[in-house]
Amino acid sequence: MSRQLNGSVTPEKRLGQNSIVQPLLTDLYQITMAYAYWKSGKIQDHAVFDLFFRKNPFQGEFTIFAGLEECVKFLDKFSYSKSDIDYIRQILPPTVEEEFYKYLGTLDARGVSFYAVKEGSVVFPRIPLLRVEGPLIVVQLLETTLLNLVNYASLIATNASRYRMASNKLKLYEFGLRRAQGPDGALSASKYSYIGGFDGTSNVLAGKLFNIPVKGTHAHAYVTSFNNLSELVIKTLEPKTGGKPVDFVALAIKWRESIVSVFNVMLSEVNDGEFAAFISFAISFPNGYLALVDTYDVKKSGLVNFSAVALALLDLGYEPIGIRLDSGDLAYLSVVARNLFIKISEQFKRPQFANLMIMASNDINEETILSLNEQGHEINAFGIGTHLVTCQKQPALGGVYKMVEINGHARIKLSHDVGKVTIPGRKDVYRLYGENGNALIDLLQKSSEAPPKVGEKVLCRHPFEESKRAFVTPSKVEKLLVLYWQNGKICQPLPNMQEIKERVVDSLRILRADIRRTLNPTPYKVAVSDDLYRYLHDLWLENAPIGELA
Ligand SMILES: Nc1ncnc2c1ncn2[C@@H]1O[C@H](COP(=O)(O)OP(=O)(O)OP(=O)(O)O)[C@@H](O)[C@H]1O
Ligand SMILES: O=P(O)(O)OC[C@H]1O[C@H](OP(=O)(O)OP(=O)(O)O)[C@H](O)[C@@H]1O
Ligand SMILES: O=C(O)c1cccnc1
Ligand SMILES: [Mg+2]
Repeated sequence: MSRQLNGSVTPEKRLGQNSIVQPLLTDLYQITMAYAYWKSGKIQDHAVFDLFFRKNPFQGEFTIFAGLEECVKFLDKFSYSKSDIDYIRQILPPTVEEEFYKYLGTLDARGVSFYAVKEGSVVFPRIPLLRVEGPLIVVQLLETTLLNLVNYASLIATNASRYRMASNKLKLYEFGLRRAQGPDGALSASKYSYIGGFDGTSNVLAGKLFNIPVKGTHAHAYVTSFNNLSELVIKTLEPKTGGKPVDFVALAIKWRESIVSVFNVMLSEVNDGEFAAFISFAISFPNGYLALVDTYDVKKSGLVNFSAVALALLDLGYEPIGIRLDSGDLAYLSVVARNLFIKISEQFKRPQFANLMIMASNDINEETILSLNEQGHEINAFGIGTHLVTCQKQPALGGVYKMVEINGHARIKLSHDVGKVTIPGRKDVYRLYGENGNALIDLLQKSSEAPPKVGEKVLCRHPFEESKRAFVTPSKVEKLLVLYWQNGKICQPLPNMQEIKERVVDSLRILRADIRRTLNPTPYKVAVSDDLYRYLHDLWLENAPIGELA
């Protein structure tokens, strides 16, 4: 516990790469298709794929794009080792020609051009988050891994950003390791919830790998492991500025006797095991004293014991940190605690006491935080596990990877569900801003079209509904897809964790409040240019067979 809640680590190191991200982390069908493409003479074919999603998660109207750095690092090390190829040989049928395995051994991502939206940006349905161009076989082989790297990362970053918005400036700590979807899910959850707006994690390995601040309190087990004060082996504590050790137990006992009346309880109601636990924890961490106060009874025991020990620490020059509440009515108990802290601060002239941290945990989700806000509370920090890391409200982001062009010819995927029809061709995306700096609309254009210009009117059309169209005169135009990888090189500096975190904040700021809100948010507009609209619909008609009624 060298890093208590008041500790900090500067997160400037580059994100670590997860070692299980490798070419075999894919679906078998990618490799099967690679063989069939190879066998069909498609080695020279050149394809363009878009990675996008169709619906924002959590009944919201925005998504935070994350996972980019891992994607670029994956491209950088994409190649099949000898043991990978030996394994593939075992799982494919014996009819697969040996030449194919030699070919697989030569593959890498040098021929791939990879465009992406900047990590941490707010994104919307249908806009390509990634545009991946290159040899058909290679870009096909990348599909599953890229989707895996983007979908959960973006889901968690979005979830975390929603918790961040709901809790304003309060501290948020991710406590989900024990409930996460396995070890990799847990590590990703810690990393991307930090990016999305959390202040730290309890996950020590995530802290080490990604340089995220690591934080923690203690569990009920620590409290229940003590029965009474006679179990205390060490009873003394040196004052903060040094000098003779003081009988800390006697000091805490004296304080407890003086404050029980403030709490309106009898000394016999206050639990001695809990008192012993708090004293011993304070002796171990005099600068990081934060106690879990709900093991027995928050009002009759936890707050009394905590306060007696905190006052004793103050006498010795230490600054206690606060309490954690892990059950009961968190709004009510936080207000009770704050009022008592204020009362003590006034009665005993200890101004610090009024500002002690009140941390809350226990199955917290976005709705709980919003409800607590409505009720009024005195919580300064939330510890959030299950709902955050499992994204219980929506456990997956439905990102897809679709071919939009092959050998210079646009491709369209039709569907009875209009929303699932893909927008064909190699495209660029422009975010058009209004006078007040808010984002107005994202416009998809064929890459061959001239970009929209500031101050020039541009026609924006709904991709599928003919009557929905609008002129927009942007005061700022932002090209969203940036080239990150080409000719085997990373060609754009990859931002560090802190910069990505800041981008999330800035990116959400440019969204109108009604798009960000939780209840019935307004959808953000994603449009196509007039040219792309016609192109899309011509191709649709060309590819949709005319039925015959009999
Ligand atoms: N003021 C509040 N408003 C809305 N939800 C709250 C409030 N206080 C607590 N909650 C939530 O209510 C739930 C209470 O959980 P539960 O019914 O398991 O009781 P508990 O307090 O954990 O009881 P126990 O003492 O048995 O552990 C948690 O999900 C918690 O986040
Ligand atoms: O509630 P979450 O959002 O998942 O946050 C993490 C929880 O994990 C810990 O206890 P645990 O759940 O292991 O035991 P408890 O519920 O009995 O306290 C902690 O006390 C929180 O309650
Ligand atoms: O440090 C804590 O308080 C903590 C860590 C993980 C889970 N629950 C609580
Ligand atoms: Mg729990």
